[in-house]
Amino acid sequence: MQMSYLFLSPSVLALGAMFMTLIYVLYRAVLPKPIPGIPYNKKAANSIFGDVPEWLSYIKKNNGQALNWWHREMEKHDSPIIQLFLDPFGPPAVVVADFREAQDVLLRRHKEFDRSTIFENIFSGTMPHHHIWQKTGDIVRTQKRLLADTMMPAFLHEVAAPRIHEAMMDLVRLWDLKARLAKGHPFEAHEDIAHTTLDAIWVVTLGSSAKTIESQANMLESIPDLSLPGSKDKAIRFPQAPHPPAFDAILTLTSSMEPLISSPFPKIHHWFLRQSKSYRDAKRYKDQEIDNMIKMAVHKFANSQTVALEKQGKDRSAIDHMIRRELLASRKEGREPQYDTPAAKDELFGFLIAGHDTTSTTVAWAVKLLSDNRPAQDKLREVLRSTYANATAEKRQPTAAEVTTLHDPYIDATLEELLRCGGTASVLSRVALIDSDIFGIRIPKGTDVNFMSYFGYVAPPVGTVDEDRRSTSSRASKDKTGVWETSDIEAFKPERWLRRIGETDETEFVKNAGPTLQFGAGVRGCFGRRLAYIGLRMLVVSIVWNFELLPVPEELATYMAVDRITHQPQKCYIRLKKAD
Ligand code: HEM
Repeated sequence: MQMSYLFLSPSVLALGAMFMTLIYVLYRAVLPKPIPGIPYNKKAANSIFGDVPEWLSYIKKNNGQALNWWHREMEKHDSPIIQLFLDPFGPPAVVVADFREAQDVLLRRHKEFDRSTIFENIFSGTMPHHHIWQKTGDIVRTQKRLLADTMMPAFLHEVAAPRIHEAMMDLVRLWDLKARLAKGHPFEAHEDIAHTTLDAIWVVTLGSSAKTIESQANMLESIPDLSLPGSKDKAIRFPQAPHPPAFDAILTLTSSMEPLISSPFPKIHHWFLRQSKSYRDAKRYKDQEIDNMIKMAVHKFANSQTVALEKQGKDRSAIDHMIRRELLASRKEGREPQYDTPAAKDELFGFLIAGHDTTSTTVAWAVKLLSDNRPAQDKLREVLRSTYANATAEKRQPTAAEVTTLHDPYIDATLEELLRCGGTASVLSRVALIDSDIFGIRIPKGTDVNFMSYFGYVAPPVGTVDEDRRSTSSRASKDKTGVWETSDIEAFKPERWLRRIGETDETEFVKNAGPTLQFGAGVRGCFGRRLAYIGLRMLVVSIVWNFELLPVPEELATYMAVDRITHQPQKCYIRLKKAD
């Protein structure tokens, strides 16, 4: 038979048709499945890769700025709810820019919405036993109890605050040296801030001092002068002292999670990262460090009487606290203590991870915002001098106890405004546990719903939501939080958090003056919020107390961000002058 007849035979044609139909059915099956009633990109819905190519190309062009593209899409559709196809072969991700709906879901609808897939994608590879990414249930509740008391005033004020204060004083010393050597030139500040917060959270968690900033300062102290570029606007780089290996290990493990937010296949992506030598070395160092610290804490408490174990007098860190409590519980229950379970180790490790990146990102935004808003910076310094009047009179640094206990409404307002404008956590995420609804639109079970929290919700606001489309609980809570004027929503204005007391000149800080969700909310809101406020307060007070943050050249002052685990500034440069 000739070949051409073979091709034309009816059975071959039928087989060919069946094959083509199968390919077409498969192709249709893997195309994105839009949720009815929610705007989306029509072109993306006709591609198996959905919105991924356009999103990745935007991220590349904008040096890592990822979430801005979500804002742009919302503006394009002029809708407070849209859907994006970012998970090839998976369900669409819903994005909502509406503070009231976000707060309602986070605070009041936790039976319908729980920890989302984004958290699992980012954290489960590095911290497989930590509660942060797991669905709410007995495991999460039990594990949260392991370190729960570290957020009580006794631990925060007596153990954490003095340790954090020591780390801040190291930063002040380092920046004194840098200001002297830089002679008015700008320099990169984010790394110093990140190392300071890691030094601080390290000693609070493990009890040992990493002293990274102190080593850096010791090294710079021995340098009499640096060769400086001609133009005062040119940034300078300082030589870098080596870090302790375990400290570098934490940075390596943290950075392995950073690309995952914009990876189309995050779990596979992280699996490959975990096979690298640098990851395996880092994990080994981290495990060794935690094991050693656990052994030391066990040794410290092993011979303590039960009455002594009931007091936290000997606690120097979160690890001490955890071991003491477990020893006490095991004695009371007549069982062997279980110190080094995978869950306990991951909870300690998670304390380091969750506590350092978030705080350092917020402070990186803070130094930029304060440099660019001189009147607010000067006012803050003036308020600090009067609030910590004894320190001013005695020409010394405010103590840890003074910073944590003496409050002024303007200091609280500034911290809140720094958090709001920085937008460290620019998106909060939940998954629908059952078929649910948002603005009266059906959200199928298993859909991730992401709430934009930038500037309090989204700036500029998009679309409008009719009141009758909101849930009953959302309508009932309408007036519990104020609203921001949209005309100046992007401005840095601590005063927006203050209210005059009656007819007097006095003001008070109003926590719910307007939308902000920087710590999330509800049962899965930030576990470390109280510690975070202490860390932020210490850093901002120490910096503004000691230095004037002067403006930096325009090209270094950009507010472009890079979205990693947190929403970080692409550039964080400062120019320092010692404050009078
Ligand atoms: C400025 C600093 C911080 C910011 C902006 C921040 C923000 C957040 C946000 C937005 C969430 C998710 C909340 C939600 O989904 O509703 C979160 C969760 C969490 N944060 Fe923080 N955080 C900060 C500091 C800390 C610190 C210092 C610690 C601990 C030492 C910490 C530990 C945690 C943990 C363990 C969770 C998971 C809670 C859970 O899954 O139930 N955070 N944080």
